[in-house]
Amino acid sequence: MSTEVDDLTLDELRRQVAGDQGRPRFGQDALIVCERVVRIYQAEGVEVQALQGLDLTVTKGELMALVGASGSGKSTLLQILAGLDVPTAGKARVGESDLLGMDAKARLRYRREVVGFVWQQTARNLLPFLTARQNVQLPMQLAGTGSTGGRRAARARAVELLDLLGVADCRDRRPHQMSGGQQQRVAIAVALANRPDVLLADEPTGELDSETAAQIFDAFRTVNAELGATVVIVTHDPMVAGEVRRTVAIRDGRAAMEVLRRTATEADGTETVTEHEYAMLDSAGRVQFPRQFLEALGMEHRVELLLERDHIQVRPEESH
Ligand SMILES: Nc1ncnc2c1ncn2[C@@H]1O[C@H](COP(=O)(O)OP(=O)(O)OP(=O)(O)O)[C@@H](O)[C@H]1O
Repeated sequence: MSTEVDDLTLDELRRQVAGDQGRPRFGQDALIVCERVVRIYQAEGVEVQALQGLDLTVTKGELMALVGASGSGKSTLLQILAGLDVPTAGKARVGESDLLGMDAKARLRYRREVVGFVWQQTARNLLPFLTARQNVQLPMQLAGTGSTGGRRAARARAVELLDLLGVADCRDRRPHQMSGGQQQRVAIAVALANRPDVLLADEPTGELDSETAAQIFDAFRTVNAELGATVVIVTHDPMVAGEVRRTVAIRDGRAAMEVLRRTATEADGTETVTEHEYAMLDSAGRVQFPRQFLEALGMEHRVELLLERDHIQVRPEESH
């Protein structure tokens, strides 16, 4: 052990290990911060680790998708962000709300005002006996903004949102008088009624054909661009990476890969879109390699790391 380390007090060492050296905290400027989130379910005496130390940050104004195989933990994460489920361990915050520390009252307020939610099942998003406009007004009335003087404002906002989402013509129709795609666009308006910080959607195109699904992604892009809404979409849809700027792949309860699309405008005005795939580096410095990479090079148990000037080399263990 070097003398430098010997000279440190236990407290100093602890602080150093925790990375608390005046550096910015993980996700300091982000709207959504998940740090080492664990969610364990107990089902008939068997433990299922749905989330296994997941790290994720989402910046205000982002439009991003979470993808992953069935059972990878996407819905669990979304339920936690929606305030409908609580992590077993870790840290999770949306804006000022600590998702592990909220009491029942704060949780209710969080669900009504901080997040909006769109479900896969079109029927689950809307009340069947109310018109599109009444459905959009309802969350405002429940939050108290629809009473007396506010009622006219709520009505105007409902019409405005339906217009923005291209379903103004459906305002006086009940859900059964609308197509699945129209219902989902009204559902997005309902979710946005109370101006939430975050809009969450779980497989919002799951029941729709690909053409209608493209319209729904278009609707998410519109509310992201026009209203500045931060949008997180969970989907199986393989087309999604082409529809949003950022796609995060969840694997085995952790964020594993990320695809970023960037649009650059050339001097002559033509736009080019580039796509880059990244492995996620978690708050503890861990990277998960794609299985096929490890198998191709026979990497198992141990790898050799070499620091180069501008990259890190990862090599298979030498057989000595
Ligand atoms: N309430 C629950 N009780 C027990 N186990 C659960 C519960 N909810 C989810 N799980 C388990 O947790 C793991 C992650 O489930 P989750 O629904 O988050 O995955 P997903 O990626 O959303 O899958 P899908 O795409 O099929 O919806 C799975 O193994 C699932 O069986």
